[in-house]
Amino acid sequence: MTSGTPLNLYNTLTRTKEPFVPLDAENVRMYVCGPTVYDFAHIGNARPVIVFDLLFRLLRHTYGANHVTYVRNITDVDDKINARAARDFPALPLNEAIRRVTEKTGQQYAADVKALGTLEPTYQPRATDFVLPRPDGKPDMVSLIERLIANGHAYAANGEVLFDVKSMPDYGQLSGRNLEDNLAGARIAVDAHKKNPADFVLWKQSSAEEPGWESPWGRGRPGWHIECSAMSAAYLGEVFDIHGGGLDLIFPHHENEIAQSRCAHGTHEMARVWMHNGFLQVEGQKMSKSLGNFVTINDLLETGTMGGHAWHGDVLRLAMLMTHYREPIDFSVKRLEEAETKLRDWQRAARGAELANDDAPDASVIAELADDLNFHRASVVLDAIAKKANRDDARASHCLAATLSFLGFSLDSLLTSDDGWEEPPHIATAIENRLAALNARDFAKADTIRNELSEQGISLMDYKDPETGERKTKWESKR
Ligand SMILES: Nc1ncnc2c1ncn2[C@@H]1O[C@H](COP(=O)(O)OP(=O)(O)OP(=O)(O)O)[C@@H](O)[C@H]1O
Ligand SMILES: [Zn+2]
Repeated sequence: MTSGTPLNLYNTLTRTKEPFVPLDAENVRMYVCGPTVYDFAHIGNARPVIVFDLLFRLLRHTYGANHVTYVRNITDVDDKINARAARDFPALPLNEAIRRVTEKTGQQYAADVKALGTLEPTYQPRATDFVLPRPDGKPDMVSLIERLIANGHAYAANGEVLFDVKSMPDYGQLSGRNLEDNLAGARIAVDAHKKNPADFVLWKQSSAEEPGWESPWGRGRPGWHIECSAMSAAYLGEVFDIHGGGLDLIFPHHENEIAQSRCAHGTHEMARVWMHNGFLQVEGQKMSKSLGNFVTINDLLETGTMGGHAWHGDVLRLAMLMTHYREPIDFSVKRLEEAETKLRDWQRAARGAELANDDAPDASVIAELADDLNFHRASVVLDAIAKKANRDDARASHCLAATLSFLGFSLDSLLTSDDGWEEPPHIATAIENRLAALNARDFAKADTIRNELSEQGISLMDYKDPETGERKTKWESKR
């Protein structure tokens, strides 16, 4: 069942790269914090989606496709959503307006991430389905909060329920912040009802105009962190293997998830391995909605916002993976162009291979990815396989196709005219003319044609057809 390549993953909690040992190899469990659905996702938001999709694929390869459970939630209750609903649908009752915003944004998100070559997670729960106790008895936010109060880890004050950080002696392990650091930055005056300025909200009151649920603490709505504690427990249990998200989530979101889950369940850990992707940046700054320096996934897929034309989702995927997931990325047109050239070369080299469902990806590529998702080194291996394939090695071509497909790339997205590319007819004609010249032993003419193409960035490779012995020529664009 397992492929045998041991995985090593960097764990934010221990700040080291460690061998990955699942709690249960029959069911490897991963949770990744998903989007808040109030607006188009930007390409910074696409980074964790792509990075953890690659990890999902690697886990499925290693432990078997039916032995991995991947949960990515959808945050559909948030004050940013309320504000957007009121702005976009002022004539509708708020609840109806919110439903419109989250439905539309959720559908857009699903379409965007599909275009990036990602597999659907096993479950994509919505926060609003986990606020109140459920008929199926799965963990929910209100029950978790009640348990935290009963255990002495939370208290009600001023219509809110707050987590009591002092009740957890090792609070702050993930981010390395101790309570004193947090206290120093807090604004005491605003938070007079808190026992401790670092205490965070589990539940807050809703006004008549705000979305709310009837709870033991009156009509209100949950804080952000508690939703992930509820949904991860609902699908993955009290302790699971991997929890992921972007760097910005380490504090306070993940720190607080850990506090809630551990204190509610009485466990000494929530997830074994905590993984965080680096930021996608624009001129050295994190791409973010609040800074206004963002480009949406949809802009890139469908408009000429960057570079004057639309880009295939495969190109965005490769552009994202070319840099190690923990490093920052400066996103640029140049990066997209490099990714496009590279992927097109791989697709050309893999052309013609016919894949069966169980075709295995290349073992060396897997080994590189198993080392904390080292995609860069995996891509060097792919280049070498492509080179072999270009020497008319059908096995290499087949292996390349199987590996590209495992990595989530289509095999022909850049080779069809629909996708904005087709073999320029003049190349085919030039190659024909050159072969004719060679067969007529007119080597001067053949060389002239080769040089002309070379000036256009096209290099030629001659080979003998293994069956007929006939002279043939392949080409590739030079990097
Ligand atoms: N610039 C970025 N680079 C990498 N990951 C990011 C970036 N911005 C957000 N993320 C990640 O995207 C995921 C979805 O986050 P969320 O929907 O909360 O984004 P957001 O908070 O709306 O974005 P923003 O920071 O622009 O307001 C999270 O895992 C977050 O860490
Ligand atoms: Zn979360």
